[in-house]
Amino acid sequence: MSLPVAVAQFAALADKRHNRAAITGLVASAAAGGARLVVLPENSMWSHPDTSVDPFTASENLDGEFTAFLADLAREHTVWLVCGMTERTEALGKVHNTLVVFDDTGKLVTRYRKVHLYDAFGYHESDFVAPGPISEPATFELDGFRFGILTCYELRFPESARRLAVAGADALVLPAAWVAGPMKEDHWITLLRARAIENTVYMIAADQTGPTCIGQSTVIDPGGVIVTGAGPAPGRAEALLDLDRIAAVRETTPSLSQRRFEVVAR
Ligand SMILES: O=C(O)CNC(=O)[C@H](CS)NC(=O)CCC(=O)C(=O)O
Repeated sequence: MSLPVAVAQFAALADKRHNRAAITGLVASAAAGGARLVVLPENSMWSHPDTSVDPFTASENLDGEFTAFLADLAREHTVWLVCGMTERTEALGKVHNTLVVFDDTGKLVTRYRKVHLYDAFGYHESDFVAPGPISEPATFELDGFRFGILTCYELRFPESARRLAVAGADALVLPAAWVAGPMKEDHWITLLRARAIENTVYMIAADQTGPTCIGQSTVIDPGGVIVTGAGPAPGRAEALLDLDRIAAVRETTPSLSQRRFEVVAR
């Protein structure tokens, strides 16, 4: 069984209308190209290259304008969407860095709030983002494939990916805003391939583009083969996921079923 997916990339700004227009164009073209699932970057609703609006003011609830927009888009193009947004929390001044998943009827299937925040490389995401709770592995099912959900910096936490693979994921979706810098493209592709190979899963990673981020949205297959890449500029790339490919890789590389240790929360 096979499933056509697309990764789509652009640079989100503080101007929400700009971001929605970019998303509309990318989803329309991906759907016209036959994609069943379109993965968009982390923080696609709003991003903060300038400090004129603070994240809490920009944030929206899960029944807000942005999710209504995504629901309409999914329904209009009969396509599943995974997208990152800035979600309001109860705690005044703090937001969640949240991924939402819509099915092709516009129903919110699930959401995932980033657990590991990007307090690294001089960034302090936890200054304005509250981490999500440690809960059941975040997954959703589409056309016989089980997808696990991770956000950006969480690519650096192999136990997060492993936990999703153990929960039955065939593929991991990873919306990101991977900040540009020395070695960052190498970290991105190396870690994506490592997570794919060690867990024998597809990695479906959509990243924001420059100047802040690197683009390079990518699909890696369960054997570590780079199936497609979107390069540095705004745009998209498609790939066909194949359950037989996963089974074939797991036949020759049974590391997932041979493991001797469990992943536990700390
Ligand atoms: O702040 C921005 O404008 C864009 N960045 C983001 O939205 C997020 C949270 S700050 N970025 C990451 O998690 C980068 C991870 C990363 O780059 C790594 O792990 O190396």
